[in-house]
Amino acid sequence: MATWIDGKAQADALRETVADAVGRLVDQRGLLPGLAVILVGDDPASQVYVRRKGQHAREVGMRSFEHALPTATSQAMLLERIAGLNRDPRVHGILVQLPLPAHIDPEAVIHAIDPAKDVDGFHPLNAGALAVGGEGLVPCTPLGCVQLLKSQLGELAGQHAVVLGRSRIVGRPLASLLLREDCTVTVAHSRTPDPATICRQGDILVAAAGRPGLVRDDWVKPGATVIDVGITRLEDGDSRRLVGDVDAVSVSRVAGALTPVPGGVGPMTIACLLHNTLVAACRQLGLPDPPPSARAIAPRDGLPLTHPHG
Ligand SMILES: Nc1nc2c(c(=O)[nH]1)N[C@@H](CN(C=O)c1ccc(C(=O)N[C@@H](CCC(=O)O)C(=O)O)cc1)CN2
Ligand SMILES: [Mg+2]
Repeated sequence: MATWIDGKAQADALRETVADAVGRLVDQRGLLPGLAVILVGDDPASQVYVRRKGQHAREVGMRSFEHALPTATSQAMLLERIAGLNRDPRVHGILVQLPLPAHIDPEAVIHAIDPAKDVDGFHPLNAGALAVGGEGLVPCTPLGCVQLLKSQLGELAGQHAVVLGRSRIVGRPLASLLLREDCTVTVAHSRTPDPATICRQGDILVAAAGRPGLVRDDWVKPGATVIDVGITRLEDGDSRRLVGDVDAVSVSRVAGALTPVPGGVGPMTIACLLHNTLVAACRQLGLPDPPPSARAIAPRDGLPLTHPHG
């Protein structure tokens, strides 16, 4: 049976590290990092994530600016709001929650954010910096995945990592990050013939395809470390549940370690956002970067037979 990798505990630890660093910035230099989050519309899941981002930002001692705009907000109005935040010296990090309503072009919005404040790491300058090994801001979910992998495996160099999915938010930046860790990286996607055979070659397998339950035991190399990025809400009458891209029941019999859904990558995404906001603030204020990761948490020994978060 696989070990569960506890993303919630890792995220709690990373937030503590960020809170310590924010405390030092405030006490020693009188500087307060600020995060602005923009939500357009009333998508219930986005409302939950945005609320949590603001709440966690305040908990680590940052200033949080929350901008809830109606669905009918025009693209021009949104770009104007972003321009104001780009100019605001109290704001060090800006993010626009995705997905956006259909009448707004997400490319235009991402381009409008000052790359120095782009704590999602989606701006082409940051994406390009990551691709060529430069120093930009790195997207939060891939950063969280690498942190979880390091907590489990320590050094990643030489591992064969298979990334299933090529999205701009997860698959592509994650492949670049894993290359930076000296992994051998294969990217498989919806047009890859026989993805199971490719996935089965990975010492590390990251499932980010957005297809619930796609990865079953026969897709996984025995002993592999499996990171499940998928979060799909399934509703069946009154019952609702979140499921990942990995069929956890079968895969946990084969994998060496596995992240749960919920309680795996999701909580790390928000903790990494706070880390990125701290990095962005330090860079804008001419200070050295904070340390890259939380206090290492030893992987759990023993094999909990039940899912750690329900
Ligand atoms: N601008 C952005 N938009 C979106 C991003 C992003 O990184 N930047 N990622 C996702 C949504 N997301 C953060 O915004 C996010 C998704 C899930 C979680 C999370 O903690 N999930 C929990 C379950 C929560 C629940 O009960 O629904 C878990 O997996 O344990 C955090 C952040 C798309 N949009
Ligand atoms: Mg794909």
